[in-house]
Amino acid sequence: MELTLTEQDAAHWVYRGEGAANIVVSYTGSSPSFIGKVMRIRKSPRKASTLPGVRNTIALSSHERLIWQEVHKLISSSDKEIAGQLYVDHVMKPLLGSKYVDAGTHILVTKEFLKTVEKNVDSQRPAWRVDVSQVDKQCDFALLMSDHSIFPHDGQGSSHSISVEIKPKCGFLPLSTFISEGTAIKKKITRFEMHQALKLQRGEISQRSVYNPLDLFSESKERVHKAIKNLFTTPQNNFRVFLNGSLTLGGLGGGAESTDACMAKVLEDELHSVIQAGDGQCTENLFTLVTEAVQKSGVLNQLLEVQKLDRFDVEGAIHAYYNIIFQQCKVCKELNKEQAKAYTSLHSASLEESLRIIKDYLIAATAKDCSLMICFRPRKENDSGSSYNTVYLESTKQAFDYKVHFIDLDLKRLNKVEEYYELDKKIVSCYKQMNKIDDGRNEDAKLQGPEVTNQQGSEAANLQGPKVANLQGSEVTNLQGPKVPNLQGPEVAY
Ligand SMILES: O=P(O)(O)O[C@@H]1[C@@H](OP(=O)(O)O)[C@H](OP(=O)(O)O)[C@H](O)[C@H](OP(=O)(O)O)[C@H]1OP(=O)(O)O
Ligand SMILES: Nc1ncnc2c1ncn2[C@@H]1O[C@H](COP(=O)(O)OP(=O)(O)OP(=O)(O)O)[C@@H](O)[C@H]1O
Ligand SMILES: [Zn+2]
Repeated sequence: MELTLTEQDAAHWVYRGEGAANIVVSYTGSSPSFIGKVMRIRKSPRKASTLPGVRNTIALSSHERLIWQEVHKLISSSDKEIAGQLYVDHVMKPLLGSKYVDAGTHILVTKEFLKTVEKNVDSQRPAWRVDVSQVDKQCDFALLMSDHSIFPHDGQGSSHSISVEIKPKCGFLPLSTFISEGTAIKKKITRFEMHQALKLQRGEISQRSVYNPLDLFSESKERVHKAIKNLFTTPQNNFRVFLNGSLTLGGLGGGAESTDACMAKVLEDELHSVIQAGDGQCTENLFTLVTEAVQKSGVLNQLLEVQKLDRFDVEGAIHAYYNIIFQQCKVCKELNKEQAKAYTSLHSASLEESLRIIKDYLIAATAKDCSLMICFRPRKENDSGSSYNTVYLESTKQAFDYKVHFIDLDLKRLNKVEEYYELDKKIVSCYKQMNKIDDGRNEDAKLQGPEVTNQQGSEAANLQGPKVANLQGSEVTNLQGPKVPNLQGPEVAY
């Protein structure tokens, strides 16, 4: 971190996008150190405690140190941001594959640099993001990363590139036996679909997404293609297309309205510079390219494995959370003795077991919130020496280099577990209310208590059957395992 960026450097960094916690700017200058790079700058809330998404900048708490104790480098860091980068490098990278993960490096920046960048980018930021968050001028460094929406200038391939950014969200239906009767619908309807109802009610979106994460993760060519088409139709904050690093479809810095004919035409016209298809066919060909790359790389299977580290669901994990923070369980406190029995097994788990449950739960939370960037460039004719993987577009007889990277693999904080639990309940109740789903049980029964689990059986059986605490059948009998899947081969070092 020797080099420090100062006020004079700010003009070369232009707005690329943002999420809840960071603003990302890309480099337009001529310094070889920064060509092809983006910088991720931390944000802070304008009003204290009004912005849950904005980074909690406090270094790891003592409980978090316990959770991550095996990742020595992570817990030795006194700064949350550095810990975050070490988390990507030492936890997420081994799980997702080193070629797909770029942890980036920190670079020093002055307050004046940050102030000037903020002044320059504010007009391009979504107004609702500006209202709640600003560049965190107290932070004296930013994260420098490769720009995954373009290819490096390596003299190979075309200089034109298309990249697609996908935020896939959770790709499986939970099976945990700790899911209560009142929330059993989680086993049937994706969290993504149910969350749409709450977002609609809160005015965060104007229309429900037609995207279904289960299609994207299905491994079926037809369903993956359908998922991508649906992402294109209702991109929200789950889909963006960039041409040579410039946004062509989707929302800059947040969600987007559904794609109308005019937006579709703009994309189609722009794609002509890269995909040699007839009129009206470029966008369809892009869907095919993305489908092929998703299937060939297998990258989503890898992501799904990591998401599935959430074996207990938040309804099980919450009890392990209270074990770790050594507090009386606020969930069990609200239950009668009989109901609370269902969670005895979790509360009698050892500290080590509880730590493992929560560690896996937090890793899975990262994997459910990250994004994927898939970048394509046409191969030059006779270029057989490319170091990139290739997909072939039969209809245009074009070969494309492609590369895939995960972005936004941020460490999720332990103190969010209670929020996750509350949000989960809100999502389910809003969905049921909006869809007028009444599972016909009395209010007491709806409140708590795990549902009879019939993982093979129909959901109807789950919804109607008597409530039986199936302690034998619960995951608790197998608290030690399964281990974090060692997708790369040797034992994951964390
Ligand atoms: O809870 P979710 O599923 O809504 O995910 C949040 C995301 O909302 P989404 O539904 O994808 O629009 C949310 O994204 P947006 O701000 O809505 O673009 C953040 O990614 C948030 O993460 P963090 O608070 O920055 O660590 C995400 O929070 P985490 O749950 O991942 O902590
Ligand atoms: N390495 C990269 N290369 C190209 N574009 C990037 C890169 N990193 C981030 N971006 C762009 O910047 C946007 C915001 O980045 P990011 O998702 O990391 O922000 P965040 O605040 O952490 O998001 P979240 O709301 O999920 O917490 C992304 O949606 C993407 O378009
Ligand atoms: Zn409990």
